[in-house]
Formats: sequence, C-alpha cells, structure tokens
Amino acid sequence: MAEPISRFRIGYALAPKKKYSFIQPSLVDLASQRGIDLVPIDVEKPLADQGPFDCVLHKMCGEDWKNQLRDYAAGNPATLVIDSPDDIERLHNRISMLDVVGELELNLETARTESFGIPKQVVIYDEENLLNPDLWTEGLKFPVIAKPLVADGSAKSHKMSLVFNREGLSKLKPPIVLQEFVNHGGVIFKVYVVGDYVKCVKRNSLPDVSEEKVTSLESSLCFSQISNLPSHDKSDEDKYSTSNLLEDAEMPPSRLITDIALGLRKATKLHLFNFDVIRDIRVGNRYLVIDINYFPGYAKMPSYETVLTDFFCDMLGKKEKD
Ligand SMILES: O=P(O)(O)O[C@@H]1[C@@H](OP(=O)(O)O)[C@H](OP(=O)(O)O)[C@H](O)[C@H](OP(=O)(O)O)[C@H]1OP(=O)(O)O
Ligand SMILES: Nc1ncnc2c1ncn2[C@@H]1O[C@H](COP(=O)(O)OP(=O)(O)O)[C@@H](O)[C@H]1O
Ligand SMILES: [Mg+2]
Ligand SMILES: [Mg+2]
Repeated sequence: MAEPISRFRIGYALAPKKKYSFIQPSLVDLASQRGIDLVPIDVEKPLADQGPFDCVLHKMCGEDWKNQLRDYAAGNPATLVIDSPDDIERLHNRISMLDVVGELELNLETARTESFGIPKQVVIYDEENLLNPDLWTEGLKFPVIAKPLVADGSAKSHKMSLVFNREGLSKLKPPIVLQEFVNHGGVIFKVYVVGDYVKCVKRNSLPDVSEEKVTSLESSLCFSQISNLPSHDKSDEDKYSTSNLLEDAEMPPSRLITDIALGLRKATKLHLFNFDVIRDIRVGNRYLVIDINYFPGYAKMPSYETVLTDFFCDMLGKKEKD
C-alpha cells in the first residue's frame, strides 16, 4: 500500500485587510498542490488549541499576541515562527529601522560606480526641541519630511508632511523623525524580499522640489502612502503629476539591490520584508534606503504565489532535514 503523503500546516495570523489581499485562492491552491495547508489562526483563542503547526506566519500587533507566540514557540521548538517578534520590532521605529542600513558592511562589486546609505535625519521627541531648530539643524536643510517615529502599520504612522520652512514645523506632533527631502525624479524603487528571493519594482513617489518652490509654496504639505496611488487617481495634478517619469525611470543596478537586500536579510534575521530606495538626482549613482516594512503587500509582486510557495517549501524542507 502507498505511504500516506505527509502534509504541512502553515498557520497565519493576519489582520482582515492583509488576509484578504495575501490569502488569495491562487496562493492557497498552489500551496495545497505542493502539500501545504494554509490555516487561519484566531488570535482571540489560545494558539496551542489550534495547532499543531509546522510554521506560523504573522503580522499582528500587541503584547498579547507576542506573548502567545513566544509561549507557543517555547513549547513547540520544531515550529518555525516567521519571523521572530523581537527581530520584527526594530522595524516599528523609523530610527532603528534605518540604523541597520548604516551597519551593513557590504563588499560591493559596484563600489567604484555606485554607493548607498540613508538620508540625513534627526529624531525629535518634544515640541520644545522642535521649535528650536538651532538645537537640531546640523546639516539638515529645508525641505524636510516629517515622519511619525512609530511605524506600527496604523493609518497615523503613514501620515507624513513635507515641510518647506520653520513655519511648517509648528503643525507637527512629536515624536517625529525629520528627514532630509532628497530629489529623486518622482520614482521610488520597492525591493521585495522573500527569503533569498529579491524583486525590485518601480512606483510613483513625490515629485522633485525646486529651490523656487521652497520659497513660494505653503509652509507644509501633508500626504500618506503616496506610492500606492495610481497615476490617474492623483488629487492635484500640479503636486503629484509624474507624466512618464515612472515608465522612463532606469532601474537601479540589480547587483547593488541584491547585495543590499541580502545584507539586510542577514543583519535583521528577517525573511519577509521590503524596502524603499530612491536615487539621489544630485549625485546620480547614490541610492538611499528610506523605509523598511515587515511582511509588505506581496500580492502586488509579480508571480507572488509561486515565489511564496517556493519559499514555504524551502523553509519546510530545511526544517525536515534538521
Ligand atoms: O496593503 P498593501 O498591499 O499596500 O501593503 C502595504 C505596504 O505597501 P507596499 O507593499 O510596500 O506597496 C506598505 O509599504 P509602505 O510603508 O507604503 O512603503 C506597508 O508595508 C504596509 O504595512 P504597514 O501599514 O506599514 O504595516 C502594507 O500594508 P498591509 O498590507 O500590511 O496592511
Ligand atoms: N527622504 C525622502 N526624500 C524624498 N522622498 C521621500 C523621503 N522619504 C520618504 N519619501 C516619500 O514619502 C513616501 C513615504 O515615506 P516612507 O518613509 O516610505 O513611509 P511609509 O512607511 O508610509 O511608506 C515615500 O514612498 C517617498 O515617496
Ligand atoms: Mg514606504
Ligand atoms: Mg513603511
């Protein structure tokens, strides 16, 4: 008689919006064909009652969930938790998130022609400091982008302002990160990482700001999740018009992008993330990492079902060997 074929169970704990976008029938079917059942986890119920799991995927906030996961992992050391809540934590703060880029020691093949880094930035914890730029301006010039320090996935954490002058500072609510606005030709590069797989795509971004604009415009401009706006949906042609910028933009060197991606993967120990890169048009061949996101919108990545299923098989295969 034929041996029963063992199947794997991957539990997933995702917010409803994420579940809707990521757990597509096409992914569930492909994973199933390859022996993997994707099983929803109810975070309101004890995790131990819902197992066993060969692997747990998650993007949930809150200490309760983290504690559940830690307890489950301690009791089930053979279960793969992708990724560890402690490793994810550094991406929830816009300073620690980018610190890791500065720590990368890459032996770049492209070092003679390309370089990478992060924009100048400073963290402001209170209004007193904010309104006294003499305390923090070191090397930082207007315009700046004000970003909430916390990047926890809430709508609030994506609300940003482009600040053109001192006047614009008074509307900000610390704790915030003030980051140098770098002209980058209106296009950002999103680099999706899934284990050792790396895929870079182009997206719309904020348009460049000219010297004259800095003095003639209002004191600040608010925006949120600009890269998710389709071109035809832009509310104000003047502010966001990118014409053919997206189509015409040249991709960054793939070797550089892969080196940064795999460097970040090693340094953060994370398997599932993406990062946003801009090309500084003042320099031309300098690339700046401006954002790193845990478990991003993979469904927007070409062939995401195959990429993710291959990754699951790879991880489960390695686990079996161990
Ligand atoms: O919803 P999507 O597909 O736009 O994905 C969001 C990501 O978009 P991207 O894949 O980079 O274009 C998005 O990336 P950005 O921060 O916009 O660069 C975040 O990863 C977002 O998660 P969170 O709100 O920060 O927890 C992601 O949101 P969640 O799907 O995790 O809610
Ligand atoms: N330093 C910067 N210079 C120029 N544009 C930036 C800079 N930082 C962010 N942006 C623009 O703002 C958008 C949102 O910033 P980001 O840090 O990626 O926040 P979020 O986590 O909400 O995606 C980016 O996609 C990019 O268009
Ligand atoms: Mg971003
Ligand atoms: Mg982000």
